[in-house]
Amino acid sequence: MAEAEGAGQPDAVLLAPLSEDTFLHNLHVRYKRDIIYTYVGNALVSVNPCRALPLYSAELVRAYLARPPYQLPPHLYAITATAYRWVRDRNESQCIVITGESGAGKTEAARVCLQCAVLAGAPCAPAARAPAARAPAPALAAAGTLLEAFGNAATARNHNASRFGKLLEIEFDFKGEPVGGHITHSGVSVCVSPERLRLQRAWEHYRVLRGAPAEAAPASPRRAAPSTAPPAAPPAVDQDRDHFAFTMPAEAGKRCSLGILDVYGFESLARNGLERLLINYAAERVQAAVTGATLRREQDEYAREGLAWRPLAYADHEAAAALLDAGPDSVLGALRDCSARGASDAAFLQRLQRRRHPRLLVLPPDRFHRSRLQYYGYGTAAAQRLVRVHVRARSAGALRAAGGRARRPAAGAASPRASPGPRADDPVRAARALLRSLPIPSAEFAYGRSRVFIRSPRTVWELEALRAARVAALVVRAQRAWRRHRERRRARAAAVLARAWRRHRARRPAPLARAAAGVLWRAWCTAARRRYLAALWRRLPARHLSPACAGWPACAAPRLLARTDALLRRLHHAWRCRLYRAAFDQTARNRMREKVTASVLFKERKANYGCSVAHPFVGDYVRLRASAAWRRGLGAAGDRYVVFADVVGKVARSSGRVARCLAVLSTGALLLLDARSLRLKRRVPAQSVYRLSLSPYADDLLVVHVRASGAGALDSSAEELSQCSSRDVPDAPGCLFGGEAAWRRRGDVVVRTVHVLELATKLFLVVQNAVGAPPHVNIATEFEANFGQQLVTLSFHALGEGGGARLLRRGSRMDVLV
Ligand SMILES: Nc1ncnc2c1ncn2[C@@H]1O[C@H](COP(=O)(O)OP(=O)(O)OP(=O)(O)O)[C@@H](O)[C@H]1O
Repeated sequence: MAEAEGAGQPDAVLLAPLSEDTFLHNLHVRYKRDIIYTYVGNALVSVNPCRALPLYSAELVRAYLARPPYQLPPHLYAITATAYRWVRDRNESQCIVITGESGAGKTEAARVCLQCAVLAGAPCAPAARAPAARAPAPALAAAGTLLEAFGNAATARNHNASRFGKLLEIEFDFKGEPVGGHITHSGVSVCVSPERLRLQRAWEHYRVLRGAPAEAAPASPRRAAPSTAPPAAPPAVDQDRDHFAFTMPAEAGKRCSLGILDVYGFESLARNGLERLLINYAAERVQAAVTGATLRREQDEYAREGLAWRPLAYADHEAAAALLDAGPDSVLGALRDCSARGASDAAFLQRLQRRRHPRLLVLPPDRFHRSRLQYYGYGTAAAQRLVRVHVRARSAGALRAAGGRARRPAAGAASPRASPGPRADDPVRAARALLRSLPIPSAEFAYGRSRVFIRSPRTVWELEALRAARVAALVVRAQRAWRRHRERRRARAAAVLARAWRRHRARRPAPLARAAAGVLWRAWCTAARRRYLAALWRRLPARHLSPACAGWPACAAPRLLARTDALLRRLHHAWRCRLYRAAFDQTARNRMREKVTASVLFKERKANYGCSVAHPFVGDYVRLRASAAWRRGLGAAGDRYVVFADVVGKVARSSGRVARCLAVLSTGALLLLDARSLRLKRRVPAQSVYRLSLSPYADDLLVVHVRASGAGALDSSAEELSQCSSRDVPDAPGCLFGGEAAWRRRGDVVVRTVHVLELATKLFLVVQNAVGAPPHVNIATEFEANFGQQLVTLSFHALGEGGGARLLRRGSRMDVLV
């Protein structure tokens, strides 16, 4: 408790020596320094400063909430925070009982406690805060103010004296947040009303303190707050006085509540009427309950436990209260009886006088209202002594730990040593041994028969802190042990399972292994097939490519899928061929036929065949079909269907020189025309062609062998005769032999053209179509050709010089140098 030097003892229990003088001196020293609060064990003495002191703030509330009790200077906040912690953490209802004389500051203290409880229960997060209108504690405070406005009065001791006792209750949920509240008050008594009204209200006080009759109370007065009706179950004075202050809030429903009981204060004025009697009677009852709950019960317990304890004499409020309310002969019993019978005040006084109680002094009626009640003087003195007795009881080393929590088990838990030395059947010795091991002076403890008593509340809280730390350590140790145990059990179970499995496998290894391998193999095959098909689908050759394209993705698992792969490849190829064929028209088919024929005739026989494959057979290279001159002339005559037309070189048989002319192949004949005028120079009918000769080299020479006789030849000769004029010079292009005999026998045709294979193929097909039998295709390095009157041997020589072929005529030989 950090307080300034010389500020006295914050806890009167620690005063040495403890006497009435030292106790009052301590309060005085503190009061002079504006320290109005002093502990007496776990009770708090507050001295009214009668002026505003800076002792209250929200920050201070938070500080008291954050720190354990007895670590900060004595304060109402500490009392409230401790009570709140018990409600929140231990789920036990608590009540703060505030007693004292009128004007001592009870109502102010109750207000401070209420504010502290409100702040303690307020949720930290702003979003979680209850709307102001629904927050219960502010409503309680407001209701208290309202009650004060109607029920308070200015007296000689207090300008704002309460004329009613009230119990403020705040209910908390399991999180410690306030969820509701009640004010239960014991009636209002205002001294400005007529005499009868005063008596009636004073009677209400009496009824409340005796327990209101059932018919006069609402069904659930605790829920009807604020209520001016007497409660059906008010503080149970005549039921269980020992529990008056402490058990009453615990009856308030299922939720735990924090109650603040603010009752009337003792009053002794110049004129004391029935109302004052009843007010003071209520205060007596409260004091009796507090005394019973603390001094008497504790002293009884000390005696039971056999402590070295010097009994303390204290004023027994119970006797004074019993004089007032016990039985029909008590003061209030007689008053009730006289009131019920309508008896006069004199009759009432006579009845009291007849009782002859040593503590009861009955004065004549004329002095009754002017003098102080004897009873009252006794009660005041008793109240003043109460606190001092209380202090001595605590400081004599007999302060019991809260709820007996410092008994042996609690101390054992706080001890760092796991096992106490003494025998377990002697709990006191065991507790002694345990407590000696703690870092707390042994003077703090007194040992009873079954309990340990602790001198200072601070020690209790230190023990609690030690216990909490010890519990945490024990929990960790228990968790660790449990985990180790669990791991061990798991390991053991795993070992048992593994052993059983191995034994089982050893008994039946083959079928199981085979079955497992089969399952695995099937799963692997399925996965491999799936992978293969997915990859194949993505990597198939493009559709637009020719079926001749041999592209095909490699098979990833040839051992498993080679056959499937081959079958799919064939299937795919057939499918692509089908697509290719479906896209074919008649023209394309003819061209394909020509290409196929060329392949049959020249593949691997003629050196320049490879170059011709990629070259399409266009046929009409000079666009003869579109020529108007052609359509008017020869085209109209019968050679309408042009199969091939191109400018070629015609070889002069005498010298081997080459002359340009237009070679036209129709479906009926091979025509040689003048390239410019399209004048026919020679027409070779298809029927007269019987052989085609070419060299195996890459030259462009084609020899068309023409039959020397036959119907076709004669027809052709006659035709030629009609077309050839006598003006033709012997070596004019298109006429191999000049003169008159030229038309009779003109021999074979020798031409040079870059499209030699195309011309040969087409001529082959034309002859085949015209005659019904194909001409012979002769591919050789040496062959004979009919040069009109003479057979000439054409001999081909591959020199590899590059450029075109050179022709050299030497007698009956013509050498072609390639
Ligand atoms: N802690 C305090 N700080 C400042 N002033 C206080 C304090 N306590 C009490 N007072 C002053 O004392 C006056 C009387 O206090 P209060 O009404 O709380 O007394 P009481 O014990 O409730 O009296 P009664 O029993 O007659 O109602 C208050 O009006 C206030 O002016």
